[in-house]
Amino acid sequence: MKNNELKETPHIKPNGVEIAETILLPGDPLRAKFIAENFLEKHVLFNEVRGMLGYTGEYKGKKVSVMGTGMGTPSMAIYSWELINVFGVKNLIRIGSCGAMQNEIKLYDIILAMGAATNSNYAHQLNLPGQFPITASYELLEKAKKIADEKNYKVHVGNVLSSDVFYNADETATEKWAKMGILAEEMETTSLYLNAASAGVKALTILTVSDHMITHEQTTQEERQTSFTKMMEIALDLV
Ligand SMILES: O=P(O)(O)O[C@H]1O[C@H](CO)[C@@H](O)[C@H]1O
Ligand SMILES: O=c1cc[nH]c(=O)[nH]1
Repeated sequence: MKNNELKETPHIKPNGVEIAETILLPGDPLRAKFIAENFLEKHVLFNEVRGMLGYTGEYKGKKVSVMGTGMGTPSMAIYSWELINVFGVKNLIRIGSCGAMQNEIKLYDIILAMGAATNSNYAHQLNLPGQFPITASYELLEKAKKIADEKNYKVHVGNVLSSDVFYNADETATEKWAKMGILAEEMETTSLYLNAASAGVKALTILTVSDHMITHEQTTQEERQTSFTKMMEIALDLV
């Protein structure tokens, strides 16, 4: 029986199309469409509820899915929870954009998120008797670094800020996180890594720098949708 036969959730309705054990998760559903159309053979649409496009296809003969997650901790929390706990997904690889916080990190650079600092309260519902480190699967992280090295793609490996706030009223926040060595800011890794840890599955966030929080340089919306192909290649080679 296929892993999702007769299954659906309020947010994912695959109509019998299989969801692979490994899934790539961009925030933007149009980035998911771009990946399916440009990298996956035999791709089939498995979700369009709320326009959150999801596809399953093959990459170098291996089955893989790709689906948008929307923006922010709660949206990623919903999609990753359902993918893991209802559809049996085992490897979740976020491919997102981010704002760099260090001068030596440039537009289009790639970051592998070893761990995430957060201002989110998402872990609260787990009722743990202390703090929990929000970290990547070491296995996926190590493999991604190796793939990047083999391709001669320079990557930064370190901690990111997974923030619930894009437009922050506290103008001192970036400087404080940067001082702690945070490489960049994004908005989904907290719930992704915590949901994966809770279920004993693997997750990794790979990011491309879309803008710079110190120099204020920016890429365009179109570039964010279609030109971050190096991180897509690294993620696909993890399959
Ligand atoms: O490009 P995506 O994957 O959406 O990631 C980043 O971009 C969005 C903000 O513009 C947030 O979701 C942030 O995490
Ligand atoms: O969360 C994000 C994503 C891109 N750029 C930012 O500054 N923040």
